[in-house]
Amino acid sequence: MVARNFFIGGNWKMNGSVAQVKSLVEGLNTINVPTQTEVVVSPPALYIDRVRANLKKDIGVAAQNSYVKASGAYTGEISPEQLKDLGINWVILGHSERREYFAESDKFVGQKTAHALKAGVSVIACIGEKLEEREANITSQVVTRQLKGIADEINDWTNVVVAYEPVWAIGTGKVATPEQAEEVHVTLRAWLASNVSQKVADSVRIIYGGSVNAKNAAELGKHCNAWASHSLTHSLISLLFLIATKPNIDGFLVGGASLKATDFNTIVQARL
Ligand SMILES: O=C(CO)COP(=O)(O)O
Repeated sequence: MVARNFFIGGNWKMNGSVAQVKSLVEGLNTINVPTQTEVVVSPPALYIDRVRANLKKDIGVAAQNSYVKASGAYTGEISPEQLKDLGINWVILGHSERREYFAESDKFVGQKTAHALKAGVSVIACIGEKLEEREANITSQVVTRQLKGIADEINDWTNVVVAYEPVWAIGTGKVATPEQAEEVHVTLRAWLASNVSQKVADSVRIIYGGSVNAKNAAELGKHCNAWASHSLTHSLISLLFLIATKPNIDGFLVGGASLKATDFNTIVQARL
């Protein structure tokens, strides 16, 4: 079994101003990144250069999107080659907001993933079902179809982190139960084992996103010792603690809670 380092991503989405970004970066610079945990934040493209220039180097920086060409007449797009030029080594691709509002298909997400990897940019590849798909019991079909869109375009998964983000859990406060998340992660690993390789299934990190917040993480800190002595009722045990201890969940992709350095730090420290 391959040991997989924990991964915590902060997706700032289309939030922030010059002043807010400055203060967030100052806060992030006080974070102690635990060994065996990788931390990457993803500012809007406009601020990415100043974030990379001012952020401590043990926190990575990701773009929120990139295109399938290196350069040319593609107004409004940015290329992974340009990201590399700025020292940006990560990109989030296939986020449900891009799939939904910008009509990005599984194939296009796969092509963008392939191009980013070719340019040397690592990819946080997002997949996840909508509420109506979960209710129709087609979660597995949806997430494996989205994963196949990526698998069809790439050969090497070394620099890919898969983010399972159920759309119904994003920004809604409705976090998936650890069991719901774990079940999907197990499905994804099984699909990778059958359709890519056992090695990739064992080594690729699969993180969870959707209403992960510091409140859960704070409870985690409070109760983890009591957990060890088994003296705690189940309801008191932090959701995040449970998620963090599920064997197939290798970290989190955090939206709203990544905009406050103190909250984000609590989540970064969540793994016991
Ligand atoms: O979409 C997300 C991260 O990419 C999750 O967002 P929230 O944490 O705000 O639910």
